Amino acid sequence: MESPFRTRVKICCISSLDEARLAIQFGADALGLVGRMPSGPGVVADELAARIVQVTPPPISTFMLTSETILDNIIAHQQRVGANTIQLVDAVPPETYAQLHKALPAVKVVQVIHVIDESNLDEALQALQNGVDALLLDSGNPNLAVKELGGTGRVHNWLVSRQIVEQSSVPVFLAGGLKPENVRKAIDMVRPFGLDICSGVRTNGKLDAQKLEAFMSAIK
Ligand SMILES: O=C(O)c1ccccc1NCC(=O)[C@H](O)[C@H](O)COP(=O)(O)O
Repeated sequence: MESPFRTRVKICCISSLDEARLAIQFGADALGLVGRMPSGPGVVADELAARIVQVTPPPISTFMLTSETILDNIIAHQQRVGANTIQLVDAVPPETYAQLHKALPAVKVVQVIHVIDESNLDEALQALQNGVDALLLDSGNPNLAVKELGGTGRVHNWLVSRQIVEQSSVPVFLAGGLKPENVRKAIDMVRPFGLDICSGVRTNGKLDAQKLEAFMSAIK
């Protein structure tokens, strides 16, 4: 049976004011702004990210993606950009979520779990216990010499993601290789609260209105 609930959409790798406007026009619930990363195509300078945050109207959320893992550096990054949500793309010490909530009470914290195998279920449950506000399941590989922390265009094992969704007490976003052609199947298999997409709605690195429309239509 069709679900009566709307799946939320975060359009990631926003790299200009025009891309932000386009994503919002097509119904994005959230925009993703990628900070400095060890690898990946979607990085935007902090100054431009801050400008995009300033012009983003309510109720659209702004996610600042950070590869920082040290508390003071994460806070400094948030203060440069001003986003209302911090997306941690790498593993952080367990006490970090509580420390961030104390320092930045109005800011939500999302932990990315790079789904490689079933051990990631424990990692997700640990983040829940430590007080994270939401999870985002992606397809990077933080174990490589040059870490891959997102924007891979690859899908991962959705059966593991489904288990994480079933056991999570907070909203879970699904990311990694989503596109108009596979997103319906992803929703049916994983049943996430939200979706996150970067490369699947782009052509030659630019946000593509036709692909955005096809993606949004596929999830209705
Ligand atoms: O896009 C990047 O360069 C990037 C690098 C490191 C971490 C995150 C990055 N992108 C942001 C995202 O969270 C993507 O939306 C997510 O990884 C899904 O990407 P894709 O598989 O291309 O849809």
